[in-house]
Amino acid sequence: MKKANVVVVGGGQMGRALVGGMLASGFAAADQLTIIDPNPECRQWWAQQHPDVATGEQVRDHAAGTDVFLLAVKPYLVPDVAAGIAKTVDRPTLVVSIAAGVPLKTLCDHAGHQRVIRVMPNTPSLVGAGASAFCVAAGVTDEDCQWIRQALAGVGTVAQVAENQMDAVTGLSGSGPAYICLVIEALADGGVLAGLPRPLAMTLAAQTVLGTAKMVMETGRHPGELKDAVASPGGTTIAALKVLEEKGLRAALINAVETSARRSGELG
Ligand SMILES: NC(=O)C1=CN([C@@H]2O[C@H](COP(=O)(O)OP(=O)(O)OC[C@H]3O[C@@H](n4cnc5c(N)ncnc54)[C@H](OP(=O)(O)O)[C@@H]3O)[C@@H](O)[C@H]2O)C=CC1
Ligand SMILES: O=C(O)[C@@H]1CCC=N1
Repeated sequence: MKKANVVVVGGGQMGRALVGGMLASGFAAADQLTIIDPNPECRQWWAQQHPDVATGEQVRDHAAGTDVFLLAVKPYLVPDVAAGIAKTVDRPTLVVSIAAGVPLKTLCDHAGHQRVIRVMPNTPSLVGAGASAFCVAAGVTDEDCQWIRQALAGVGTVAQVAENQMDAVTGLSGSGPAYICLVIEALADGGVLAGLPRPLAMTLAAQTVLGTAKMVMETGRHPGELKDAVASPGGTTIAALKVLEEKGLRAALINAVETSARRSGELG
């Protein structure tokens, strides 16, 4: 299914990140993609940013010849959208949902078949640095599995997981970019407070996060060990680390992931 025609239902934040990443990676060409979104401003955004990608208001007008329906609407809309597709197509066409919390069973019940994949991607997919996990229903073929792997591998890392791990994935990597943006923003604020101009502070903050993540992944060394290597005895870093421990940074992040995961379960 290398040259699959994909209808993306929902052209908002995550649709933009995934499609932008798929186009940039060369996994999909513009003429294989159609964005369905009833919001005229959203369609205008697509027309301006990706003029070669077709857009439309209704799935039923663009369903013919579709190999994959990629559902990127808010979770509460997913059952209706899946049911609408089931009414429009007369064969079990692959349905991929990226909605937080919506279980495979709900998706299959509304799609009317079991050729369904549930994915949790994240926004850095836009720049080829996403982190995605997926799980599959019983009707998914090896070819479907290979297709989703290649699609997601083109925009970052990908792992197949058991469905009962999807809420945890959502709490960690799905929501994670927001936590890290908060960290970058706060680090830059600290730099400004200490006297740096804002643009330089932002660059130093973002590059420090990027470089540290790269170092963790490329060296394979434990983050604790890499942290120790920064902290000189009696120096600046250990003084700052004491503040972060006193303020509960670790517990705050652990609780954030747990809370997001729990919320994902509630959405379903
Ligand atoms: N944002 C993220 O980081 C991530 C999001 N997700 C999941 O992706 C999904 C989309 O989230 P996100 O992109 O942030 O949301 P957005 O609100 O940015 O995008 C959803 C888009 O769908 C449109 N829409 C509403 N109804 C329909 C319909 N019937 N058919 C087609 N399009 C419709 C919305 O229009 P309007 O604005 O007018 O309602 C909007 O443009 C969610 O299920 C979320 O859980 C998963 C991983 C990460
Ligand atoms: O906030 C949300 O519900 C979505 C799912 C993961 C990231 N954003």
